Amino acid sequence: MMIKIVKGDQIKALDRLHLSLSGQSSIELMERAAQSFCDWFIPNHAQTEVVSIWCGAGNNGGDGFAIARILSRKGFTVEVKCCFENSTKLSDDAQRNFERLPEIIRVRPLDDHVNKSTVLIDAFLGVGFRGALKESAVEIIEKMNRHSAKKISVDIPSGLPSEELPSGAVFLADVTVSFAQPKLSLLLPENEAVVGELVVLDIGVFLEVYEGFDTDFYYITRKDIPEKHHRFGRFSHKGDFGKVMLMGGSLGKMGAILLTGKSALRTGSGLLQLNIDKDQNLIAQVGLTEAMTTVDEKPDLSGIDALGIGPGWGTENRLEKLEYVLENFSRGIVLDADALNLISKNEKLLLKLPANTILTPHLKEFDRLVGSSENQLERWQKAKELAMELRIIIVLKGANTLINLPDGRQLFNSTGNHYMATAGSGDVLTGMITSFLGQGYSPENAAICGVYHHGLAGEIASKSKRRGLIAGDLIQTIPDTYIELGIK
Ligand SMILES: NC(=O)C1=CN([C@@H]2O[C@H](COP(=O)(O)OP(=O)(O)OC[C@H]3O[C@@H](n4cnc5c(N)ncnc54)[C@H](O)[C@@H]3O)[C@@H](O)[C@H]2O)[C@H](O)CC1
Ligand SMILES: [K+]
Repeated sequence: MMIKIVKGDQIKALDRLHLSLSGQSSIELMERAAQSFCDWFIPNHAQTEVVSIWCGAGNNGGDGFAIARILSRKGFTVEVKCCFENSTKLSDDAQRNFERLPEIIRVRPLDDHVNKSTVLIDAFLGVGFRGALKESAVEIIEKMNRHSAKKISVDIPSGLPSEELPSGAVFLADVTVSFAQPKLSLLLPENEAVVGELVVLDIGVFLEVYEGFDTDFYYITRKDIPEKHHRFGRFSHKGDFGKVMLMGGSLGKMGAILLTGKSALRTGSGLLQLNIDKDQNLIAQVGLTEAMTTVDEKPDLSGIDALGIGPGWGTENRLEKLEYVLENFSRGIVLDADALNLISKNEKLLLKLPANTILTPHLKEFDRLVGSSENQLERWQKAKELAMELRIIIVLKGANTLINLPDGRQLFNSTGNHYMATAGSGDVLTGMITSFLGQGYSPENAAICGVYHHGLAGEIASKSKRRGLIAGDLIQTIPDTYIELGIK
């Protein structure tokens, strides 16, 4: 069961349902949220830091008071800034956590100045923010933004609506730590400068409670992955791991298809055939010893379990071959890069795509396919409609890659980071998804596992490589993703 991305105004109802099912009280849920925040915060910050927590009058502020108490008890120097008038009535749970603040914490009223801090925590407005910001709230947000401290938002940056772009003043976070599920607006690339790095923390909300909420947006997390993997046994042989054919590469771009090929092998493919241009055969054979090569214009597709087409292929003189493949193979196809560019130039090919074909465009390739969009929300909508209309899977690549399924569901990935924005990263993904298809995974599961493991490989590899990460590092790290998830 996958986490759904419910709307900001549904979260109260979601909480209520969780509380009635779990028997937990609302203050316990708030404590769990605050504790999760601190469990993330403490290992990432030294106890010498001075933390200033700006708290509103609602439950977002309540989280802030609870965080203040926990951090103070852990040895941090904490100051609380009240972002409300003395006469304001706090929400019940905020009031209780306000009263539980230890005496050592300095509590500053609205009109008081704040001491210099090294970390500023924004617990002013959460998902309860509605309509246009009051003038006093604009002032508070601007004051917070002027601080030179590292800025961390609790649940959502103050002033940012849950599903859209900000319409006025908004807190500019370096990191946003969101509870239970990312709010949709946190996933919009247009909000990157507002949200900063995104961290989503499990606060123990029962997965069952999401069932009753109507949304097509889902969030893929670690819990979802192991059950999607096939188990292989003692008597499995290389045929069981699938025979994959990859078509791509051209003069000067053989690296792309070699990356895809290596990636498929590291993902677990048993047999790999590269279908390449005759004059590039030597490069392919030397570049990837484990692969067989063929150079036919109309290759023998019998016995092939999955086909990946496009990396480094070029679009010159490829149309006939792509048509041939689409007409003669329907077991499992991934189309990437130049295969997508060919379709953009020859739209009638769209109608020839076998059901469940997987397309892996990045934003520019997607725009070339369907025309440009005003913003990301419009692009997500177009991707959903196209996937439903053609009964295909569209993997829209980017930070939080979005998998659009033929039934209208849209799944956001939770792994990966900006270090993966490097040449050949997409070629690696194509190899991974094609490999899973070849191993007999359903197209949906192949896309999910491919995207999740690809991002996880990026996370693991970037721990030591940072901005020096290259696509080959991702490939080398694929086996570590299985170890990390405990998959044999
Ligand atoms: N399951 C969870 O995710 C949990 C989340 N928690 C936290 O609770 C907040 C939501 O709390 P809520 O009380 O509903 O609302 P807020 O605190 O976000 O906001 C209310 C606060 O904001 C003021 N306000 C509203 N609109 C405006 C405006 N236009 N201008 C100025 N001020 C405005 C309003 O007056 C109130 O004072 C969620 O984000 C999480 O942080 C729970 O702790 C646990 C479960
Ligand atoms: K906030």
